[in-house]
Amino acid sequence: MILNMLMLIGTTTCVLAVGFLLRKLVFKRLPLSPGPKPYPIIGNMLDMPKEYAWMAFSRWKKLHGDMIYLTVLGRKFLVVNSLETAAYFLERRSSIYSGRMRFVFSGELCAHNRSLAFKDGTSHRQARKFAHRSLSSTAIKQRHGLQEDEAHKILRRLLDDPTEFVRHFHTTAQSIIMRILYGYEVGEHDDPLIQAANKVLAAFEVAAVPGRWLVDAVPMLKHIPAWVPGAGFQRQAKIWRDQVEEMFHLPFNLVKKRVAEGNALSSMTSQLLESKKNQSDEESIMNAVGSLYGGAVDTTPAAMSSFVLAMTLYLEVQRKAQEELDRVVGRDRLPRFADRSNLPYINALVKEVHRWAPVIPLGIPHRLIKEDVYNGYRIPKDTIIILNIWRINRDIHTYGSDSDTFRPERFLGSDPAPRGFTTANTQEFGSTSFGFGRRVCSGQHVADPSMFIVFSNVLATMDISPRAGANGKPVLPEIKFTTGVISHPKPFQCCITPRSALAIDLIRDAD
Ligand code: HEM
Repeated sequence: MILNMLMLIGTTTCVLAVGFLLRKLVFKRLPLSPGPKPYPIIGNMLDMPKEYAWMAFSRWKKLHGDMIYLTVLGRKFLVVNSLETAAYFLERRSSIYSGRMRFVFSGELCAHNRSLAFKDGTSHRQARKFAHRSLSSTAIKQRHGLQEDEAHKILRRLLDDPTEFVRHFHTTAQSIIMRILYGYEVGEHDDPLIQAANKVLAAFEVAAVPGRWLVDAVPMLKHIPAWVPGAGFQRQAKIWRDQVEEMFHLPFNLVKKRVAEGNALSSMTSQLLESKKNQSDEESIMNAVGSLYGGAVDTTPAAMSSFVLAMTLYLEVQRKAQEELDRVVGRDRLPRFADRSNLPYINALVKEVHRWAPVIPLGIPHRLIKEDVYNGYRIPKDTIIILNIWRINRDIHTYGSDSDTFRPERFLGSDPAPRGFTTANTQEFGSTSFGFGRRVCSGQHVADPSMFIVFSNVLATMDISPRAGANGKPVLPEIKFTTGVISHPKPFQCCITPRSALAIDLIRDAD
């Protein structure tokens, strides 16, 4: 009996081992997907675009197709240029395509891995659960009042100082997110919490530059003590780590104190603290909430600036949007969220801003945590997946041959874009600008309503137009965006003026 059992176990182990080896062998023989030819050791380092990589990857699509494989110094990358493939990886196979890259310097040494955008596995799931509880499409409705309030404030700022519209969009995004996360009302100038947070974000831009920190390539170096000559990176990391700690702790401790005193305004932090099951949840709540500030403050303003750019260039779109607002809302009050379902053109305009000017054109890279095969190509474990959102949003098969044009009408009528292959997220927002799958943007239901309420209030009360040149003719701004993870329109000039005396009264009364 025992002998039979042993034989059975032995045979099963052998069969499994042979199966495993065969699979490995077959896997190794499968081709990698096409891409530029790599050099020995450095791989495609010289091919990697230094800027506007989304455009280069789009050009490469003609040569190599929807999946482009690259290596740089042993690191493996797969650029995805089609919605269908992206959705397959990030939605259907999200359990293995949702890892993140390891960032030793910014993540581990500077403490940015407190943020949910850096986390993997259980701690990522828990942080997302916290975020979902307060920022889901249903939960966020509780915060619509404060978003309307902030939209009114920006009207007053635009009225007083229209040329500074980009700065006003940043102030609005900061105010909305601080009120949602901490119930904290930001001061008009030099707010200490905003200053602390902005210091961290500015440092992050440097800390996270790929290839800048040797310790990212040689992780062992992270154990070198700061006093060792040549370990200047450790001293820099300590300064930045202290700032990150301050950014997470300061507002959190403020709310904790107010909750204990019974005078906290309702916020994500206060709600989570009040419902926490045990003490150990506190650190997780602080990390989950703190990471959302960084996700919010530069993204939504970029989308809002793109809106102003589009309105300056496409005056006919602006006219139609204002006509809808005048007809549905009237000119004697400001638009509210309650009007949203009756404003199809404004909703289409919001979608078109997401599509036309994706704020994160290459998304945030994902890491494949287990080898995979797709369409006959092998994809090795730890390949970094780069989603070319910009290209997918301009696909003529999905959006029609005029996909470079800003045209909200594509989202109206009986056959609204996106056509052909769609996902739940592309249907809700019109494009893939918030990413998808397990790592879809945690703040999408904060950003999208903020955009709706700001765009509709601005259009109801202001005209946006090109500035006049020396000869009196309108000077159209160029359609140019910054390169980098978050892409903003490059600085441009336009005129933002009140539509009428009544509009000025409405703005002054509302604020
Ligand atoms: C127009 C505005 C915004 C756009 C276009 C945008 C877009 C994105 C994209 C493309 C990703 C990457 C998704 C992926 O990895 O597949 C992302 C992730 C993320 N976003 Fe946003 N975002 C916006 C606003 C916000 C706001 C307002 C918040 C916070 C309230 C936020 C918080 C986050 C966080 C925490 C992540 C990381 C999610 C994770 O790793 O699980 N975002 N966003």
